[in-house]
Amino acid sequence: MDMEYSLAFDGVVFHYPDTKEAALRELTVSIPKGRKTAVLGHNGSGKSTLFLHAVGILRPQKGTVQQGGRTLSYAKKELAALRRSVGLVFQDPEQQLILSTPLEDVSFGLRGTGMDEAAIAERCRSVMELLNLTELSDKPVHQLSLGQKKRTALAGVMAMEPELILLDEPTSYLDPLSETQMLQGLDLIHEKGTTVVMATHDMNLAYRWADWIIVLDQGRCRAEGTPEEIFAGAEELQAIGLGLPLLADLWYSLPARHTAGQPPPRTAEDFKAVLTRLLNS
Ligand SMILES: Nc1ncnc2c1ncn2[C@@H]1O[C@H](COP(=O)(O)OP(=O)(O)OP(=O)(O)O)[C@@H](O)[C@H]1O
Repeated sequence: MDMEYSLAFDGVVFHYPDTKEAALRELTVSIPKGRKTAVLGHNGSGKSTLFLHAVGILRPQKGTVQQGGRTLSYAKKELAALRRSVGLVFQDPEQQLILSTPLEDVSFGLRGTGMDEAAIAERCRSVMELLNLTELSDKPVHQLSLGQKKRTALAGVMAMEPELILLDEPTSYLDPLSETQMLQGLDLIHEKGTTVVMATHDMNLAYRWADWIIVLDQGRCRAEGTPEEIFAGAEELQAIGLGLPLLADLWYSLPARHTAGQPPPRTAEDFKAVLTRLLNS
């Protein structure tokens, strides 16, 4: 089946000044449209550098980046249009939050779009409710916890309703409840048609959340495919310092007569259901 791509990197090389190795080394990889993609890779594998190229903050020294089938142009007007259709949520919310309260910050981007104040207020209200930020609307940003700041930064990007949203380690520093709320929020915008991409080290999260996985290693794409394809074997992932998700690891430790030919369950609930069936058979 032919897939439609939201972003396509072709032979992208990027070398930060005064560093020994290039951060992206002829990276060729595509982000499928309409999916939930996890970009997996250990520290320094190039995930953030990839995202910074996707919004034109960094520019390839060699190769091209395409968005919606068109090679990026770095002219001011076109970059502004790119950033309306591609939203990036930084790993560190301090890089993103500029105004003094969550409500001001979330409404800031919308003010530049010509939307009227009533529509802005309604959009902010619904996004902040979705991410459980309503009660924090007017609290000074510097008094928020890191997890609250991360949710505020996401709310600001979500409010702009981009076609593609890129999240760099969105769940780090979130407690389980906030993580669940954030993932539910992402699922909701995904259901409305947004392509969602998250960079993470968390194999368990990637396994249960994503329907497409990209594995980066030393600035190159090492593997891309469905979670079942990527996690079908441990060797390749172990070779680059990434293990298997817990559920896949447990699954492969069961006697092969029970698991043969079946991919590991994606959630603890599904795993429990399979175990219950096995124990009762
Ligand atoms: N501003 C910078 N200046 C110099 N080198 C940089 C800069 N930012 C990143 N690098 C280097 O580029 C490489 C890729 O870094 P990048 O931040 O893209 O990786 P990452 O996969 O996002 O890592 P992490 O999981 O730690 O966030 C690393 O070797 C890193 O040290």
